[in-house]
Formats: sequence, C-alpha cells, structure tokens
Amino acid sequence: MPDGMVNTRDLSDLGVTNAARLNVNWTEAALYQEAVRRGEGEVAKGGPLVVKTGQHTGRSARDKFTVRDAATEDTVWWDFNAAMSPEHFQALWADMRAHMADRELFVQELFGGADETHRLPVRVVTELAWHSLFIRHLLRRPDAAELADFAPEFTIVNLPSFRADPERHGTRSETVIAVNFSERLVLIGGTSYAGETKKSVFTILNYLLPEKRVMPMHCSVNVGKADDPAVFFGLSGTGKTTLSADPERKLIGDDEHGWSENGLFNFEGGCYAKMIRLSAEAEPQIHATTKMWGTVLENVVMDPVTRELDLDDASLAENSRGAYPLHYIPNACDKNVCGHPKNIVMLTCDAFGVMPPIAKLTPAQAMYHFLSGYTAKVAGTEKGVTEPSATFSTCFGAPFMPRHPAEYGALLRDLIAEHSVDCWLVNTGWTGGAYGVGERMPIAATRKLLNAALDGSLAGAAFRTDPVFGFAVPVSVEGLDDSILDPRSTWSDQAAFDAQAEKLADMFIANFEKFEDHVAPYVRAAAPNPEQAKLAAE
Ligand SMILES: Nc1ncnc2c1ncn2[C@@H]1O[C@H](COP(=O)(O)OP(=O)(O)O)[C@@H](O)[C@H]1O
Ligand SMILES: C=C(OP(=O)(O)O)C(=O)O
Ligand SMILES: [Mn+2]
Repeated sequence: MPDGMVNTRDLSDLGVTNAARLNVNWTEAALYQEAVRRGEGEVAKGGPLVVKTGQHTGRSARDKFTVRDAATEDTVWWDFNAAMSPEHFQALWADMRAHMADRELFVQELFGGADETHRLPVRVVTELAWHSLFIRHLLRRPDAAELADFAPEFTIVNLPSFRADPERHGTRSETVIAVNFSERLVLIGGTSYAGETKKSVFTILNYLLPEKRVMPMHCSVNVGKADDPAVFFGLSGTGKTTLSADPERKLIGDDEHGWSENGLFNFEGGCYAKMIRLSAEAEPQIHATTKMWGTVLENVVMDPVTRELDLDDASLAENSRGAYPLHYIPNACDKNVCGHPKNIVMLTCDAFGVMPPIAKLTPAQAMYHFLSGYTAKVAGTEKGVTEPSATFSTCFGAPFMPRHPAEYGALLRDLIAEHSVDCWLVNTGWTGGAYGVGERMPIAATRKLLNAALDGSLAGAAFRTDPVFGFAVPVSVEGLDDSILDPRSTWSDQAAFDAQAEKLADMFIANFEKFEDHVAPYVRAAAPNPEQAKLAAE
C-alpha cells in the first residue's frame, strides 16, 4: 500500500472498526466453500450454489430511498424517487454500524463499468458469503495491478439480518435501500434478494454518468458478425437477458450498459437470468449455466437427494434467478465493450396483446416510447406482483433512474441522431388475445423478427402504418406466418381488440401528461391516437 493512501482493506474510513473479521476480496472458490460451510446454500448437481432468500424474492421498490440534501435537491427527480432526510440516514447508518459489531463481514472491491475512462470503483460489504460471491460474479473483478491501487468511490453495505425501524429511520417497513450520493454510500437492510445490490450500482452510475454525457441504459447488448451492435431496452421480464444470448451474436451484457464517446460498454461482468420455466430448447446457453460450477441459483427448487433442479417449480418464487459470470455464455465478448449501436430495440411485454410483434420507429416515436417505458409487469420481480398488469416505467427503468427522464431522453435523442441508429419496438408479450386468452409470443418468432431487423433484411419488406400507434409494421416476413404480424387478425373478437387498443392508447396519453412540458412538439406528436381505434370499430 503506497504511503499516504487510505487503507481501504479495512473499513476504518467508514468508521467501522468493530467487525469481528473482514474477509476481503475472497475468490469464488473460497466464498463458495464458506457459503456451504455456513449452511447459506446447498450444492446442486454439476456445482451451482442454490440459495433461498425467504420473504423477499424480488426487489422492494417501495422501500428504496434517496437522501435529499443540497447536492441532490436539484439533480434528483423527486416526483418519482422517494426522499430520506440526512438525519434519518445518519440514524440508520449508526444503527447499521452497531449491527456490524462483532460480525464477520465480506468485502469485495470491484468495478462498475467496462470502459476504463468511465468505470466506478465500488466496495461491497456483505453479511452473507453468497452475496459476496454473487456480486463478484455480477460486477467486474480488478486485476492484481488494479487491486493494488484500488480506491473505492462508493460503498454498498448489505445486511439482510438488519431490521429498519420506520420510527427511527423514516422507512416504510423493516426493509430499506437507502442511497446517499453525498456520502457515496448505499445501505441495504432487511432483504436478501441479491438483485438489490446490483441494481444499486446501476442507480449510482445512472446518477453519475449523465454529467459526463454518458448515457446509462437499462438494456442488454450484443454484436453480430457484421460488427453491428444492438441495444435491447426493456423492463424486467421483457426479454433483455433471453434475447441477448444468441449463438449468432457476441454477448456484451444482459442488463446495464453505458453509451459513451467510445461506444457501448457493460457496467457488469456477469448475468442475472430468470430461471422459472427456463427451456433448454429455447434458451440453450442460459440453460447450460444451471449445470455449471459456481452459478448462484436464487430460489430455484432442488431435490435434496438427487440434487436435480426443478426449474418449473415456482413454490419458492416466480422470480427465481441464476447469477453467473459472462464467460459462462459461450460467445460472450471478453472485454464487454463494443462500438456505437446500429440498432436500438425497445422491448415490451404487452399483456393486452395489442402491440405488433415488431414495428419500425421514427426517432420521434423512439423518444416517445423511451419516455413512456410501457410494458406489463410480469410476475414476481417486484415483491407482491403476482400477475401481469400494464405498467409505464420511464426510460424502461424508473426505479433505477435518479434524474429527470428528460435528461436521459435528451442524451439518447442526440446519440441516436449522431450515429443514425435505427429504432424498433418489439412485443415479446401476448398474441392471439390478451393475457388469459391469448398466449406468449413464441421466442422463436421474436428471434426471427429480430434477426431480420438487425441484419437489414426487414428494411426491404412492405410496411403498413399502424392506425392507432402510427408506427410502421411489416406486412410479411419470410419464414413466418404473416398473421402474427397483425395483432388484430390474431384475435377471435376484433371489436374486443379495438376496444383494448383504444384503452391502451388512452393509458399512454394519460401517462405522458407529465412529460408534455419537457419534450419538443414533434415528440408529443408521436403519441398514439385512440380515435383511430374507435373508427376501426365502427
Ligand atoms: N417471445 C419472447 N421473447 C423473450 N422472452 C420470452 C418470450 N416468450 C417468453 N419469454 C420468457 O420471458 C422471460 C424474459 O425474461 P428476461 O429475458 O430475464 O427479461 P429481462 O432480462 O428483460 O428482465 C424469460 O423467462 C423468457 O423465457
Ligand atoms: C434484476 C432485475 O432486473 P431484470 O429483471 O431487468 O433482469 C430486477 O429488476 O430485479
Ligand atoms: Mn435480465
């Protein structure tokens, strides 16, 4: 350690001096062994580590708070982000520090961001060995030289056994995720769903990067043989992870990326895939990770004797997950950076069965849909959500976006224009009727349409203009039953379709009211037109 540098190997800079023991930068093997030894997890056939998170099997979005102080007063969008007072945060932190006394803790020093000019050194302190393994999989491990000089710029402390007190800490419940940008500290308590830690890093970068004119995005990225990066925006469950794993395209990352002057870069070094009803046929690369040593399987059901997994069993969670390093996917790119995108795909899982499986968006429509962030929230990723329902989550990631959506929107608009990116909307949701009547779009059909869009062949197809949404929809695509392209024709009751389309268009318009004053008229003009659905019905 060079003279004059703070010793970050202990936590004294945080005022934490009473922990029983700090296990710093333990490797995967050591953490795995310790998690098993402590009974935190069990070993499945082939070597994954199977863990249970108890009550919280998804993010607790309503228990997340941002400290409101001079630094964040004018930079955070308080209409959406819940505020915590600095006093409550200090009380929380004092109680958490007391909770750390005499405990054995794990510390990982990692990077968020594959782009060396924009990466963030983060220190993650956890109570659980498996949480340390999880975040070591998910973030980016420094090499020996980088570790020697490692100076964390943010610290995340995750103590699942800590219980927040609404009276003392100003929380809503015993669960808390408190982000303090001034103190460069995130405190997590009362939940052991591992996704909270990775999404906290995402939240931090989403706050810091726009100041450097780097666009942070809730998206996956892959690159085809023609060196043609594609971005897949989407809320939870819309298909970022599923569709980015493609044997024909190199995987850059499945969930969080930045777009800088240098191109696209993953924030992470691992993936976090949904496991429920995962099919070996439809998703072979992801399925294979469930048989690999060290994959962390969260709330996946396992036979205690044979150690075989049952991916169809949702008794522990609908939102069961697998966390693994990117290189567990055979064609992942090792640097996790690539050039500027050629295509941007906005994924939506439309439970109403109204959106076409693919549509070409004008730049104005892309902006409108980016700000709207429409999908159906599919079971389980957020606690308490058990069936799909329509959701608008701006920037396709409102829970992780501290700033005003217009800031992200303006950055994206400029980058799309500068690099002449083609934009698409893809519905991975329902076809043949709404949820309950129709069925989920076959993954093979979505992939076929995506490939046609990304390889340029779709550009030559005939398009119609969707009367309600105004975007261009292909009429026919080789190797695909044309009827799937026109959602109205897939419904047995077309009047019901028109009524549903009108309802959805009305929801878009009501949701967009809050952005009316923040966007140019040409973006407002990209709104759907519910009157057209009425006309169709007559
Ligand atoms: N047409 C489709 N496209 C993408 N995913 C689909 C489709 N049909 C069903 N699915 C399922 O939906 C889920 C998509 O989840 P995932 O890719 O993890 O989303 P995200 O990464 O955006 O949260 C997976 O369980 C996948 O098997
Ligand atoms: C991990 C999550 O992200 P996603 O579902 O988008 O993969 C989450 O929302 O908790
Ligand atoms: Mn995902």
